[in-house]
This record gives sequence, structure tokens and C-alpha cells, in this order.
Amino acid sequence: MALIEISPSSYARSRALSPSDLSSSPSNPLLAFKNRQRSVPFSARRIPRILCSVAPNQVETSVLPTAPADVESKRECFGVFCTTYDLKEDEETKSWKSLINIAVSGAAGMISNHLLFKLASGEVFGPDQPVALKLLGSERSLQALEGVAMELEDSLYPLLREVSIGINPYEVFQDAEWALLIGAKPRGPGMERAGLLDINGQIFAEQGKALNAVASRNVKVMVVGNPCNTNALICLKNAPDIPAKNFHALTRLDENRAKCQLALKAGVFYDKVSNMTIWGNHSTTQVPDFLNAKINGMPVTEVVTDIKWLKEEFTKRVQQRGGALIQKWGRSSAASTAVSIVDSIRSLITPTPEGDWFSSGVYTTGNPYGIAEDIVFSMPCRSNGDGDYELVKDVIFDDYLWERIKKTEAELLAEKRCVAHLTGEGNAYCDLPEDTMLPGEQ
Ligand SMILES: NC(=O)C1=CN([C@@H]2O[C@H](COP(=O)(O)OP(=O)(O)OC[C@H]3O[C@@H](n4cnc5c(N)ncnc54)[C@H](OP(=O)(O)O)[C@@H]3O)[C@@H](O)[C@H]2O)C=CC1
Ligand SMILES: O=C([O-])CC(=O)C(=O)O
Repeated sequence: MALIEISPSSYARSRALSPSDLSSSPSNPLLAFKNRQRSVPFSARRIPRILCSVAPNQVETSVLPTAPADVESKRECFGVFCTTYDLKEDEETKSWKSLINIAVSGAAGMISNHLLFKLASGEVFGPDQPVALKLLGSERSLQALEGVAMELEDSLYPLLREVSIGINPYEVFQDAEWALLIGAKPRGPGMERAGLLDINGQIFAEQGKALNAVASRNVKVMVVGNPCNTNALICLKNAPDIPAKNFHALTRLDENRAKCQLALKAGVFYDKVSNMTIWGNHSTTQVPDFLNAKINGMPVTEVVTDIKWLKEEFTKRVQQRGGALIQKWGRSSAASTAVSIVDSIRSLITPTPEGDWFSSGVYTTGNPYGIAEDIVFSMPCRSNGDGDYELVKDVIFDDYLWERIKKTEAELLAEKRCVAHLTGEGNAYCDLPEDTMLPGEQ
């Protein structure tokens, strides 16, 4: 498999180049340029670069991942910036942190099209954090992925030091410190939920294995592709050398949606809504918790006294917001999902404000609430900003809340039985509740 490097134009700024440098040799302008650069006595700092693991016209016939031993590491130059070469010393970068590797799957999809530019801009990890983006696609999406990489080039992000694209997770996840797993097959017409769980489960089993083999031992994994809770469970079960605590299923979009609906009802700006927990599955059984949430620091139920609205209207609106949006847009939430991925990462890398918390789908083993162990369940978390989190202990339950938590728990336990063949727990047995729906399926 060939690795191709595509040059990011962003570097031209920090190198003493002119466009004519790029066409100095009719036969091989890129090589000519490269050789010339080598003779320039710049300091030894790598340029940002874009790597592609398959040439566009040399796509391999199989997209099945290959174990590391089988990976051919040969690299072929593609563009003017194809080789590592020196950059002039740059004052701005002296205070930068060391580069972090961020892997993104489904990188040619709608959500990624918003997210990647946020990651590259510094909006997520900060203005002093250079990033390497490692984009996972498939044969299907490889050409589109090159288009994404070209747009990243053209955006001239100073913090974007490296972009690589590939279709083999064993290559793309190499040394990943963050893995944002977005790619998943959408549920098509007539497809059973069990079928979706199986198809996507296989993707996440494979990606879990790849992370286990080649990612950083402390990689933080954010599973977005649906059904994200069970996909996250499958992924973590296939990555036994990575702490289970490092795996998240994205329920932050649901938290954000719930905050918005409460703010609307209370007539306040949404930054006044805090302590918003989404319990359970990223599905229509999810439980937006108005019992523990606050508006202007007061319990929601003291501000919004219409309890019937909270129990019936609010809960349903949050659970079905994804579907309502699809009806308007004709496709599922992409921009707001990307924003919520940013929020969830930032919640892990910045200290949680005093007294507040955030929701994330995390591994239940050891949870203090009595929720079934060994599933991925959205719960309230706090972080001291080191990428890790603790579950919040001081939450209260009433019969209404607990009953709904048990319903979403039952759904996740049923999903887990459906994918037993992918988690190493024997034969799958699928008895999913009939009303099991993704938020977008309403
Ligand atoms: N947790 C949450 O809050 C939310 C989750 N989602 C979920 O995020 C996922 C991505 O959404 P979005 O970016 O809008 O989707 P897109 O359809 O735009 O992109 C999805 C990507 O998934 C990849 N994919 C992997 N396997 C398959 C397959 N078998 N068939 C087709 N595509 C596949 C494709 O990339 P490639 O070919 O490169 O593999 C595709 O580019 C979906 O599962 C969606 O349900 C969406 C909104 C909210
Ligand atoms: O069902 C989908 O793909 C969309 C989804 O998750 C959401 O909008 O919350």
C-alpha cells in the first residue's frame, strides 16, 4: 500500500517560497523543489503534511483492515511538500505544546465536515495545541476524503501540523491520543435494528481491536456513530488494554437539546441552565433529568412549575429532537452534533465549573447509582481537566426518574444481548423492545 503525501499550502507562509518554486522543473517540479529546500539551513522542525494511505487510482480491492504486521510502510511522494524538511525558526510556536494525534473515522461524512475544521482551528484543544489529524475513510469515501484534506490545506490553519488519510484503522489509529469514531452505516429502509447493531458492531469491534493494537495506551475514545452506546461497549470490549473508562458515547447533543428546551420554556438564555443529565441510551428512551437540573442555580421544578409539561412534553421533545430535525432538514443533525463533540471533549480537558456537571455515555461498572454494570450509559460526570472524569454522587431520584432509567437500562441490556458475538460473550440473542428507536428515526 502506497502512502501519498499531499502538500498543505499553509506552510508556504513559513517558508521562503514563491509559487514559481513549485514549477521549477517541468519533469519533476516537486522533487526539484524538495531538493532545493534541503539545502536551506532552517531549524529542524517538521512541516505539516498530508498523507494518504492509498493512491486515488490504486485503491485496493479489499477494505478489510490489516493487522500491523501486514502493513506495508512504504511511502511515495505525491506533492511539493511530500518530504520532511526544515522550517525557519518561528517565535509563535515556541510556547506551543507538543503535537497531539487525533483520529477521526467517517471523516468524509457530514458531521466530520464541521468537526475537522474546529479541531484544526484550535477551538477544541486551544490556541497553543498543534494537532495531527488522522482521517479514516473507506474505499467508498477515499476520493471525498482527499477533497476534505484539500480543504484543510486551503484553510491555512497554523496549528494543523499533519493530516493523514487512510482506510486501514491499524495505520490511521497509530499513536492516536483521541479517537473520534463517527463513521457508521445509517439504518436504511426496512433494516432491522438488530441488523444495524450487527453491521455497525462489526465496524466498532474491528476499530476497537485496531485501537488496542496501535493507539496510545491512554487514548480517549468518543463514539458518535449510532447506536453509539452499544457501539462504544463493543469497541471497549475489543480493546482490553485500554481502560474502559476512556470510552465515551456521545450524549452531549441530547444534553444541549435539553438545555435549549428548558431555556425556551423558562424564558432565559440557555447558559442559565446547568446540571443537566441525560441518563441512558442515545435513543428515544433517553431520560433528560429535570429533577436534578437547575435554572439560574434553582431546581428546574421551582422555575418551571408545569410538571405535566416537564414529564410529557419536555421529555418527548428531547427524545425526538433528532427526528424533528430530520423532518425539516432531510438529514440528521451534523453541525450541532459537531458542536456537541467539541463540548464533550472540552468538558474533559477543562475543569468542570464548581457545582456543575456534564453528561457522557460511560462504562457503568462501579457506578454509585445501582445502574446495571457492564454497559455504556449516559450519566453525570465531572472532570478536573486532565481528560479523565468522575461520576457525580449527589444526585437524587424519584419514582418517575428511576422508572425511566430502568426502561433505558433495559433497552441497553437488550442491545448488549444482541451483540454478544461481538463482545466475546457467546451467542447473540436479540429481543429488542419494539419501540427502540434512534433519535433520528421518529
Ligand atoms: N451520538 C449522536 O449524538 C449522534 C450520532 N449520529 C450518528 O453519527 C454517524 C455519522 O453521521 P453523519 O456524519 O451525519 O453521517 P454521514 O452519512 O454523512 O457519514 C457517515 C460516514 O460513515 C461511514 N460509513 C461507515 N460504514 C458505512 C457503511 N457500511 N455504509 C455507509 N457508510 C458507512 C461513511 O464513511 P466511510 O465510507 O468513509 O466509512 C460515511 O461517510 C451516524 O451513525 C449517525 O447516526 C448523528 C447525529 C448525532
Ligand atoms: O439518528 C440519527 O442518526 C441522528 C441522531 O442520533 C440525533 O439526531 O440525535
